[in-house]
Amino acid sequence: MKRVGLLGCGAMGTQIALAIDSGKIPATLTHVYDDSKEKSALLVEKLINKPEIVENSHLLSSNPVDIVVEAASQDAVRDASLSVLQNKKDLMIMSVGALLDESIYDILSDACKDFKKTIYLPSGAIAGLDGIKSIKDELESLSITTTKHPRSLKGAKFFETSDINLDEINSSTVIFQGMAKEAVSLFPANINVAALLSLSGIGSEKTKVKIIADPNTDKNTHHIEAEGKFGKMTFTIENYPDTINPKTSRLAILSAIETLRKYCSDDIQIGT
Ligand SMILES: NC(=O)C1=CN([C@@H]2O[C@H](COP(=O)(O)OP(=O)(O)OC[C@H]3O[C@@H](n4cnc5c(N)ncnc54)[C@H](OP(=O)(O)O)[C@@H]3O)[C@@H](O)[C@H]2O)C=CC1
Ligand SMILES: O=C([O-])CC(=O)C(=O)O
Repeated sequence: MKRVGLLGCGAMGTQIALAIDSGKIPATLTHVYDDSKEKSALLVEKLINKPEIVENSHLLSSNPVDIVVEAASQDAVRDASLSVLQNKKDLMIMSVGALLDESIYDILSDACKDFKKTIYLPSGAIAGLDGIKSIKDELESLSITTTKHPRSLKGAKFFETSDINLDEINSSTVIFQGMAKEAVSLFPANINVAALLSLSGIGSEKTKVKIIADPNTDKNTHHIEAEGKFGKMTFTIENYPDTINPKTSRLAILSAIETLRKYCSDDIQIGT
């Protein structure tokens, strides 16, 4: 049975832990860490099989786990990822935006090879990455338009320097248009999906991102368009937000659970 260390005990981390505890993921959750001691304690309280709460993120991978699952933040990825690989543990990353910094990507990619370990990036809140990966050499344009309720965009760094007041938006409003690289840095908890698309396709400086705040929607919608010599692909994913964290879609959590289940199972693997 695989042993899992969990970094981040928020909306996603809690659901992953519960999926392990219920047996849906055939694994043992042995260690957890969150910057918020309250959140880690609250999570452990919910579990029948109680993991140990460690004192810092590095202690997750210095313990005998097989994989560390990051469901915390881009800062957590920057801070803890390399030590996970150096400690010869696999790593699953949900805050994928951190990997659009080429120096971080290169260091982690080299570390995977040096320590013979793997980083898993679940498809998260989108679908279609199998197709994008397959046609990437023939891809000429790639874009994602994300529409969320203003409350799902609250707290993003973008608003520190913008005149836009989310509380005053009363109809569908484009609040950002640019490339994925800039988008994930200005909206670190909202648009990690643009990083997944970039890494699967033509890179973060060619992947276009539009973010729309719509007070009349109850969904987190991602519309993806890819065009090139292969033809054209469009995907629209209309996600219900998680009930605890409206920034995060239910699909992102289910995708994390499925990726970890696959990692922990000896099973037939379906899809690209
Ligand atoms: N790849 C994808 O498609 C998607 C990725 N995500 C990303 O997944 C991550 C988890 O999402 P979710 O669970 O909904 O987020 P939450 O905010 O609900 O939970 C994250 C938890 O991690 C804690 N945390 C943040 N930074 C650190 C750190 N450096 N070390 C330890 N703990 C930390 C937070 O504490 P505190 O609250 O005190 O900051 C919080 O308790 C987020 O980064 C989110 O943006 C989400 C949806 C889709
Ligand atoms: O969950 C979503 O819809 C997308 C999201 O927050 C992200 O990519 O960071």
